[in-house]
Amino acid sequence: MTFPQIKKLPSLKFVKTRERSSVCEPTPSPKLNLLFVPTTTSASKKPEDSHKYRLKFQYPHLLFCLFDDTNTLIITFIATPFPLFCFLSPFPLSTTKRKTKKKRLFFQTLTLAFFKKIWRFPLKTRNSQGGYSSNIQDLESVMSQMMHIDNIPSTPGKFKMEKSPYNRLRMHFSLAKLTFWSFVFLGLIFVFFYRSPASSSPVSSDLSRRSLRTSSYGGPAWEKRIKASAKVRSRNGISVLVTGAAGFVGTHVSVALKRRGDGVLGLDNFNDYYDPSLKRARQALLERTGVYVVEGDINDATLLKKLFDIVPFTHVMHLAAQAGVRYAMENPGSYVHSNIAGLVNVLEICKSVNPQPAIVWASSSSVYGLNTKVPFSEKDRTDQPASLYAATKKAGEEIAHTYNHIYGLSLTGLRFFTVYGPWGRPDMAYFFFTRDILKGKSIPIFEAANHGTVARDFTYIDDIVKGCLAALDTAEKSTGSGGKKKGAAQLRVFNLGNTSPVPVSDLVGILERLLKVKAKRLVMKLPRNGDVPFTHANISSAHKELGYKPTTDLQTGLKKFVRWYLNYYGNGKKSAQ
Ligand SMILES: O=C(O)[C@H]1O[C@H](OP(=O)(O)OP(=O)(O)OC[C@H]2O[C@@H](n3ccc(=O)[nH]c3=O)[C@H](O)[C@@H]2O)[C@H](O)[C@@H](O)[C@H]1O
Repeated sequence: MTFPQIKKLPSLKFVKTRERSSVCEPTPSPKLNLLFVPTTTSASKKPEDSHKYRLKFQYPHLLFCLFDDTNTLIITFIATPFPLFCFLSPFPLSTTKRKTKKKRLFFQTLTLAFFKKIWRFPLKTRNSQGGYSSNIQDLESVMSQMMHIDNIPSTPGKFKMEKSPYNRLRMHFSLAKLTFWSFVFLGLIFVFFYRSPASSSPVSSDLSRRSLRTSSYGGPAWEKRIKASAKVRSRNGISVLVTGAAGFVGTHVSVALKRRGDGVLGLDNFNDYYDPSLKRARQALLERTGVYVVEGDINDATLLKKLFDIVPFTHVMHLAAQAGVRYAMENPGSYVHSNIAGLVNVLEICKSVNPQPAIVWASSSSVYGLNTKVPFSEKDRTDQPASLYAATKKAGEEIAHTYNHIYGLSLTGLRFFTVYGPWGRPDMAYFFFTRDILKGKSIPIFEAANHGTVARDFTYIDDIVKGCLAALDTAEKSTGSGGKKKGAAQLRVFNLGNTSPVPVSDLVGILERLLKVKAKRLVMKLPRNGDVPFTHANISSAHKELGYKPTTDLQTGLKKFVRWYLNYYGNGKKSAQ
């Protein structure tokens, strides 16, 4: 029997041994050796096969070997993805049945897909040049090579280990390593097959991609942290549950509340809509301020109920949401999941606890949609949303009305106008324009029909924070208890904008001056992606009821943002994703 394909392989080596014995020749190589013996049948048909073959296998981490007291190999199986599946599945490697082979091939394909999808730790292989490489192509090639081996009837043989204490030590070390990685691998298989969502709908797969997981929670230490974080430290202070606390607005609001002595507990699912490391950095900032952020999803009713069991929050600042206008075309399900289902879940809990908290939550300027009457007033029509994002925020406002009407929940919706500033969102134009200008990449600047200007009422984060705190401070108590309304409750909605729209091209001009880099402008027609040509807030209602008065113009605000950006990303050495 010859193994022409295998001989050519860069990562597998076949070594012919001289005699048909169960003992391998000692080798100075630290690699694990797998003895490969052709079956008697094939050996008798082809006499040259009566030799033994020693396969130097290049994935030692993934090889299982079991030895008896005399160091004789008694069981071996290869824990590379394909054979491991053969081992786990009822489809043995040596089968000759076509049907079984087909099934095994299916397992192999699945395994490869699995590796491509969730392989996280480095797979180190020694390549033909003797160097180390680590990539999935290597794995793929080895797996395809193993299909050739698969066609050869075989049984594992026995071999004796080299007796040198040095080699034995190295072998034990390798065994420990491979056992560890093999367990990790088995664990990953379990997670992949038993914990992944059953449905293959685009919505569920998108949600799993964004890892909307709920971490485990509970225990006295966990509860202690929550209580400490939510403890009110000032006279007349409030205790606030801030959802989306590791988000842009959530971080700033949580810090401001904590600094003035309120009790604050954060909740965030740390999804990967944008770079989660930025959210983790915000979390670290919050922890330094004394705000604990529970990792969990607003759709997790059990978790929310538990949080209210531990702390009877007087207020909820509900900022967790799927943001972004254009991304709604890419992942519509995430908007329904967070902005509608998530909101309803939060309100369900709030209505059922006793006492009910007052709720302030984030709506959006996008609800004005195709409205052309400027500046946008809360009394203007909001029934022409231009994006699914806007539609879910508008739906949120109607849902708020329902919970206020039926259960007596005190609800205040805040329509934020394109909020920007330090610790901002990398998906927003001012943020990625900064990154791309620094990188020398061109930036797309949208223009309206007939070369019309696209403008936004850009609002600085500190002004928004003041508006949020004022909304919390002026919120009246909810009136219901035990899930029943006891009287009319407050229901409000406010614009929080800057009242001075700025064309996007001007924003780019400011960034160019601050960064001292000329932008490569790529002016293009506003795509039909949910964007509206302009926004402009009328804030008279917020001014009257909340004392809201924005004080930061775009030039000043962007200056603070750029300073933060350069500091955070190391003067452009490390750049935003
Ligand atoms: O107020 C809101 O309710 C929303 O504000 C924000 O949406 P927007 O106002 O659309 O902000 P943002 O994406 O920064 O685009 C800014 C400008 O750049 C233009 N723009 C954008 C991208 C691009 O490539 N080119 C471009 O010209 C674009 O046409 C626009 O004119 C929040 O993301 C959203 O979550 C929501 O809170």
